[in-house]
Order: sequence, then C-alpha cells, then structure tokens
Amino acid sequence: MQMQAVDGEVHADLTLDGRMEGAPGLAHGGAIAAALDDLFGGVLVLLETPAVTARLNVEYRLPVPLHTPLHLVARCTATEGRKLHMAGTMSAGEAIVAEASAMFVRVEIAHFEASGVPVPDAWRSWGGAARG
Ligand SMILES: CCCCCCCC(=O)SCCNC(=O)CCNC(=O)[C@H](O)C(C)(C)COP(=O)(O)OP(=O)(O)OC[C@H]1O[C@@H](n2cnc3c(N)ncnc32)[C@H](O)[C@@H]1OP(=O)(O)O
Repeated sequence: MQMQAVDGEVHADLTLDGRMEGAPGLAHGGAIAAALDDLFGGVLVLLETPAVTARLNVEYRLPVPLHTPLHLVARCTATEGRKLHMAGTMSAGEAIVAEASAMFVRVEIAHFEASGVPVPDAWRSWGGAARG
C-alpha cells in the first residue's frame, strides 16, 4: 500500500480485489483491519518510532465493496510513556466505511531484529522504547 504523509497524517489509496473477499463481492473484515493496522505502521515511520500493535479496534460501519477506490487516513492522537494512541478511517467516496483506533507500544529495534531479518538502515537512528 502506497502511503503519503500530509500535515502529520498518513494517507493511502487502496482498492481491494477478489483475494480479499469475505462475503460475496465484499471485503473481508480481516483485510480491512490489516489495511488500517498497516497504515498505523506508516504513522510510526513518520514519527520515526519503532513500536508494535498491542491493541487494535475496528468499527465496521458499512459493507466495503471490492474493486472500489478506498481512501485511508491515520494519525497519532496521543502518547503516554511508551504507549502511542492511533486513530484512522477508511472511506469510500464521502462515506466512512470503517474506523479504527489502536494502541502501539514502543520497542527497541532489537524487537524486530530478533526475527533474523535485517531492518531498514534508517530505523537504526530512531529512538527506541527508552525514548520518553
Ligand atoms: C516502524 C515499525 C513498523 C512495524 C509495525 C508493526 C505493526 C505490527 O503489526 S506489530 C505485529 C503485532 N503485534 C505484536 O506482535 C506485538 C506483540 N506483543 C509484544 O511484543 C508485547 O506484548 C509488547 C511489546 C506490546 C508489550 O510488551 P512489553 O514490552 O513487555 O511491555 P509491557 O510492560 O507489557 O507493556 C507496556 C505498557 O503497555 C501496556 N500494554 C501492553 N500490551 C497491552 C495491550 N494488549 N492492551 C493494553 N495495554 C497494553 C501495559 O499495560 C504497559 O502499560 P503501563 O506502562 O501503563 O504499565
């Protein structure tokens, strides 16, 4: 998913296809949650903060059609020690089809390195969990 930073928010455009089908012709709820969670990851890149999803809540407001352009927006609404609170929306045209809130917890880069897969070089200059 291509993301763009605009005034402290992260925006993305997405069209879900048949691979993301749940009920016939409609997007699977897990795909909607994954897209919003991924967008929150984009906010972390904007903030240059390594963190992981600890809690994700999605409110499904309307069925999400496949093959229809969707617009997503996310931002960090508050920080509280290691905790970052996120909010985001997914819209189809003027209609908000899903809203998400999440709590992320800052971690050290070592959290990701434990997988054995190298992290992007840029992440190494970021402050980790110890950052206030
Ligand atoms: C730029 C980076 C891009 C990468 C984005 C990746 C996005 C993802 O999808 S991550 C994948 C899914 N998430 C995960 O794998 C996370 C798995 N969980 C963990 O690793 C750990 O439980 C972790 C790091 C969240 C917290 O563990 P730990 O570091 O020991 O912190 P811990 O002391 O338990 O918690 C810190 C604070 O968060 C709170 N907290 C932790 N988990 C939760 C939770 N699920 N719900 C509510 N509060 C929580 C704790 O109560 C604590 O609060 P306080 O400081 O007020 O006491």
